Amino acid sequence: MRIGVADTTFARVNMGKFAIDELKKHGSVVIERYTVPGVKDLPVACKKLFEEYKCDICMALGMPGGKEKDRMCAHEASTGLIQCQLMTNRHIIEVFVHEDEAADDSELAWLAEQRAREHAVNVIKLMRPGTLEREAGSGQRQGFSDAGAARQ
Ligand SMILES: Cc1nc2c(=O)[nH]c(=O)nc-2n(C[C@H](O)[C@H](O)[C@H](O)CO)c1C
Repeated sequence: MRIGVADTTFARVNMGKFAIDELKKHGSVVIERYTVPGVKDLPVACKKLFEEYKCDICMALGMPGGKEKDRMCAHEASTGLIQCQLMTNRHIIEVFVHEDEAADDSELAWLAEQRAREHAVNVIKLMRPGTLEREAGSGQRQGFSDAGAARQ
């Protein structure tokens, strides 16, 4: 399996490094890393990872800032990532951490590492058909605690 890892220099945590470290723990994978300046550069990075680097699935890791204009940029980047998935018929697992999700730098560093690692595990599971089905409806979250299934 070839996994593309696209990440950014804008992020304040080396999210790609943690994703790659986690992916390597879960079986034999070939990893192609492509680092770009910011989140809006991630869609084309993923497209190139699919078309030129022959990846089967990609992770797109980014850390938008906490202001309204950053939220807009993140939304635009997400739209590009969705478009890329539809163009290539391949999954891109978006791993964004908004800077204002964390109370301080140390929580931000923890959250970014944890979310990158947990989504890396999702990538491995997604590539093994039937695996995620076992977790359907279980309220999984990445980073902070799982929400859990709703009780009736
Ligand atoms: C961008 C983003 N991504 C994720 C994610 O990949 N996984 C996750 O569990 N939570 C994410 N969040 C935060 C959620 O929107 C929500 O605020 C928290 O999970 C708290 O319920 C956000 C804001």
